[in-house]
Amino acid sequence: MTFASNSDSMNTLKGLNNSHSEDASLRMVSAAPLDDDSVSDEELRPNTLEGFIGQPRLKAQLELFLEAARKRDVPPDHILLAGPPGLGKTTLAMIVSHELGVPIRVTSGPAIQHAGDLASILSSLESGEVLFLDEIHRLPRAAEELLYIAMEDFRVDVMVGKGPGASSIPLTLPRFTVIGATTREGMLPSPLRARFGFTAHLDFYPASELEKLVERSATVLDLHITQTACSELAKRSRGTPRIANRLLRRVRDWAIVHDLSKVDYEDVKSALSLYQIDSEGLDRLDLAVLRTIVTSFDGGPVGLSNLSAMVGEEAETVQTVCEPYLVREGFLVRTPKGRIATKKAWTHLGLSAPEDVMKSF
Ligand SMILES: Nc1ncnc2c1ncn2[C@@H]1O[C@H](COP(=O)(O)OP(=O)(O)OP(=O)(O)O)[C@@H](O)[C@H]1O
Repeated sequence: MTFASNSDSMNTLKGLNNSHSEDASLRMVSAAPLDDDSVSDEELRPNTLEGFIGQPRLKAQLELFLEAARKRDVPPDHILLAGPPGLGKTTLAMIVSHELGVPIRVTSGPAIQHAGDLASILSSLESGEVLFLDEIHRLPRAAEELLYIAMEDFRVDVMVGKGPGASSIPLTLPRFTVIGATTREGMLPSPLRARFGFTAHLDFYPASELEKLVERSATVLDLHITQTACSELAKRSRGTPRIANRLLRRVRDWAIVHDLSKVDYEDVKSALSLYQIDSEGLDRLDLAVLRTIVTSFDGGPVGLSNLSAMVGEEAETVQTVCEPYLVREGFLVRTPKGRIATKKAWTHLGLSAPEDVMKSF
């Protein structure tokens, strides 16, 4: 009986954190993990649902779902966690395993190169164990098909021998729970989606929730900070816990270097302006994009390639790293003719918008 095994397929969380396709380069406001995030992500991760900040409806649903499984004394149905990076999918997977008191095995779609890699992981799972599959939309097709059967029938078909004499032997698996995480739910084939009994969509956090998160993280880091400082940090964190925690760590550096016993609002402003992160959470690149549209193209419309050439960045970076936040926050609109800076963008840059922008955007 042979499984093609791949020693990389069981990633540590640190390894997983580097597998994102987004080129975050050195952006402090990137939602994807940067190099020094892995340790801190672990350090700041709550391990109970109670410690998980925000997302109240999702928490209530998950609480009920886990409690029912506990009462029935069976592993819960498979869980799908969907949403942008840095909003807490890995954290929730860890919480589920902790709340159920079962071990968790961690891997990711890109780490599984062959169906055999997955078969070997599945066949070594213990009863009730959680298998966390990050970036599940990036599983190879053959592994995906193997996963359908394993999730539904708790079985893998193991290939024995090679060539024309090869045959498959069904291997029964103990009951386990798959937790799949994806930033691209739309890329999951519907048969795979249908095998999850519980799907949670994580959304960006309002500033009021991020403020509580910053408060909690500051306590874990043993950093004294005022309420207004927490609120200012939350406001600049683009709705994303990972960014809030990262900015907080940079503010902690500031406090250490300046020998501060308590961080206040002015300290947050000074520390973050050093990193060129402004009051709306926009960084140097976001501002360069807006400024270029406004000053070089009279507010737009401007096509992506012209815009990125003027800004001096790859078109993909502008499109995937800057634009989603600028559009979400109403600084930019995308029209068939190109990108247009809105009234909010002009005002944010300290300029008054022309008549037509005032009327339409
Ligand atoms: N609701 C929350 N409450 C407290 N901390 C949170 C919450 N959501 C996320 N965090 C913290 O933010 C950091 C990033 O979270 P996490 O690694 O779970 O994100 P993710 O959605 O899995 O990201 P990715 O898609 O990049 O893997 C962690 O330190 C985590 O503890």
